[in-house]
Amino acid sequence: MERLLSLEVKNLCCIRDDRVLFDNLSFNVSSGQALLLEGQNGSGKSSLLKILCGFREPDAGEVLWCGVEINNGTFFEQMAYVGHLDGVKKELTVLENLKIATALGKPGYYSIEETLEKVYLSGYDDVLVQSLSAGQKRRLSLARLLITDNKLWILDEPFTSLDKEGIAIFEALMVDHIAREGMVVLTSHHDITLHGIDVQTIRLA
Ligand SMILES: Nc1ncnc2c1ncn2[C@@H]1O[C@H](COP(=O)(O)OP(=O)(O)OP(=O)(O)O)[C@@H](O)[C@H]1O
Repeated sequence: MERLLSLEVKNLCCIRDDRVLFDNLSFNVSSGQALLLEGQNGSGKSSLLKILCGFREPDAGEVLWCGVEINNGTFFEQMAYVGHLDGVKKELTVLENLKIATALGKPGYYSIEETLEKVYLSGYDDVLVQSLSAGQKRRLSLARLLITDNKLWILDEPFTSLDKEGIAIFEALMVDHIAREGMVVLTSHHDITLHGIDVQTIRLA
């Protein structure tokens, strides 16, 4: 059995434009678990995710990965973030985008070919990303999670633009990832169904 990984948040505070979004926020997530952040528009979910990724400094408190502060290479190797923007290069093809993602990380669960099948983009290899629909771009953006090995997925509204089938596919892929001792932290305004998974929910006021 692999070592239990943990993301530990202690007494976190985030202030934007003199407004306290959250304060004294503490929680733990371990391998095999998911954390769902809920809250109204503007409640600070994206800001919290950016702090968890190490993209933004908290105003107080700390974020630890396996007991160590996240400002180090080990954390960044093991974490993958998909934000509001798709993070794919629109001037490149689907295949070129996935090749870049592969080159930047360690090999993941699936090959590029298998990944394209999983997200129903087989046959789109040579298509320029700028020609894809919004939902297809989102599928490609999330596909990058499958071709590299990152234990912690941090996902900001991953289901935006996805149709019902796309949502079901990614819910199933998250369940697989978590069952392999992975960990997912996400925000979603959609209801999510992660069968058999221990999902913690935190609601930001
Ligand atoms: N770059 C920024 N500079 C200044 N304030 C910001 C910035 N980004 C967000 N904020 C402010 O921080 C607050 C929280 O924004 P955030 O994006 O974290 O909310 P959210 O809960 O993710 O919202 P949504 O559900 O609409 O995505 C908002 O009041 C917003 O105006």
